[in-house]
Amino acid sequence: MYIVTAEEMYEIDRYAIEHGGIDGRILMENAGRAIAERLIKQEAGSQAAAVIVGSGNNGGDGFVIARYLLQSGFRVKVYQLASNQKITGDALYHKQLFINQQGLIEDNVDAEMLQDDLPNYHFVVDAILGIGVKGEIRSSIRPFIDLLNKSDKKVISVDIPSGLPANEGIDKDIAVKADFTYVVESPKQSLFTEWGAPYYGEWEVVPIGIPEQAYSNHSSLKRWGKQAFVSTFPKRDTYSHKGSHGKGAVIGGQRTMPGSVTLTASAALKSGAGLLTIATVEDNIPIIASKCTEAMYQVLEDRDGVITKNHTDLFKAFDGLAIGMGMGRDEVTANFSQKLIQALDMPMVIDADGLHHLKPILNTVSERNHPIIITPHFGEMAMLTGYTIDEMKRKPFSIAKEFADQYQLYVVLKGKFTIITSPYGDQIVNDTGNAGLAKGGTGDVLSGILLAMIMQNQSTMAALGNACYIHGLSAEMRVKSGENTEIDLLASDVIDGLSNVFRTLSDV
Ligand SMILES: NC(=O)C1=CN([C@@H]2O[C@H](COP(=O)(O)OP(=O)(O)OC[C@H]3O[C@@H](n4cnc5c(N)ncnc54)[C@H](OP(=O)(O)O)[C@@H]3O)[C@@H](O)[C@H]2O)[C@@H](O)CC1
Ligand SMILES: Nc1ncnc2c1ncn2[C@@H]1O[C@H](COP(=O)(O)OP(=O)(O)O)[C@@H](O)[C@H]1O
Ligand SMILES: [K+]
Repeated sequence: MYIVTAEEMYEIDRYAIEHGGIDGRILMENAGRAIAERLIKQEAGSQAAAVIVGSGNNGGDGFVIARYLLQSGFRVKVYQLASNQKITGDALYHKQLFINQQGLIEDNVDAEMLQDDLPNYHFVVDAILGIGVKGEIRSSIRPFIDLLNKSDKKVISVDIPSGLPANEGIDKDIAVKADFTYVVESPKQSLFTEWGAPYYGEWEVVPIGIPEQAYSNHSSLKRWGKQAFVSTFPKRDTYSHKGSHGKGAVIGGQRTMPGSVTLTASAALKSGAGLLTIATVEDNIPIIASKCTEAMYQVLEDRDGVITKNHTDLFKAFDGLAIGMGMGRDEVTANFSQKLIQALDMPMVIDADGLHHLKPILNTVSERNHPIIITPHFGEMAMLTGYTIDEMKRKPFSIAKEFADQYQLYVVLKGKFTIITSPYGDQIVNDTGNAGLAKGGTGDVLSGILLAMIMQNQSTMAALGNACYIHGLSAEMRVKSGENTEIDLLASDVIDGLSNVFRTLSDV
């Protein structure tokens, strides 16, 4: 499923109209009818709806919805916030169809009048502003948004909660806090940002008949999901052997942090890696071996538990590396990881302390045959880029893209919405997961899953999308099944949950 900016959505609409020959009125009809059909089911038992429309095409969708609600027996009134002259084009066409069916419209409504009327309705359809919103919300509209947010009526937004920008990087002003949003055709970027998502409430995308090829030149951002996993994740070959599924090494774990590499290695094995070696300091090995019996070990030289100088040749024969978890930030350790990263051109996942080691040598890693995948959370990404966390959160898509392009890396920017970016500019969002994952060690688990996935036979972007997808899904399924709550979920539970994830996904 593609995720778009407002400009991309307009381009896609234009393509569908110009190349697909679909009239704009039909797109509006499709949008409104699809939403109304769902509303009629969702709100069965309600009798009365207020549809609040603005002067643009979002309001046009509102007129279509009102017509279908009327036809199926709802008592409906349209509250038109603009004057009659302001309703033009496709919206006027659909307004007329509603009038032709004896639909009731109140025009030039003021907020007090709407406030008095609201108790007469079971729910409210918000078709005030769509993706055409620009700048500060005008004073003529603000009281209506305020009113809806204060009212106890269920508010269902059309396409986007009115007032909310579609794109990242725009400061939001006032916006409707919807209970439910029917997103028209494609989710907009703001749905996958921490600042925008809460306004949407629950949501569903309604297709309006835009041909797939309209997207090919106009969006490089996709939401990853079950369908993407099932179509890209390779089946295990009956005649495979352990070497067929990747020989990986996890490098990290100073003496005070044996847990992180254990989690990474266990997660990699549980996600299908064929062979796994943990490279760590000697003191950690008995502790780790009691938890992860399937791994092999490579002793790293240490001084007082801190990883020191080691031969990079030790890691030449692996198919993939995960570096940095629990590794510590001592200078001598950093020198070792830097040499390792520079000497070995092989697929590698760099996480946690490894990101701090990487920063000074970023300029030296762009010309490689194999991918480097970095997995920062927002704090680590701020450290790498120099942006503040607030700036990062405001426009995570473009900052991730800029960084991936500049240093020719794959970036897995972790959070509630994890954004995966390739050095070529394509992006994936993963939104599986829950707040149970907000706990130490879950990032180490993700690194292990990522390592296993990049060693299987799939494209790098599919590998990264699949890893993030199953990591979050495991957390969701553990909570849904009652095995855990979001409070007691541990990183190790996420690893255990992978069995159920693979079982469920292989049944699809
Ligand atoms: N395109 C298509 O084919 C399809 C599009 N579809 C639908 O169209 C929607 C996009 O429609 P759109 O482009 O008409 O914009 P829309 O969001 O209704 O707003 C424009 C109005 O808002 C006003 N306004 C702007 N900023 C403001 C502010 N700060 N404060 C106050 N007012 C402000 C602005 O006023 P004006 O500047 O004209 O005075 C203008 O009147 C899209 O979200 C989807 O629902 C579907 O039907 C499927 C097919
Ligand atoms: N509220 C949340 N909802 C969904 N996923 C989350 C949430 N909080 C954290 N995560 C996920 O959990 C992981 C945390 O990683 P990280 O912060 O590196 O943890 P650690 O370094 O402690 O192992 C990431 O994959 C992130 O996407
Ligand atoms: K709206």
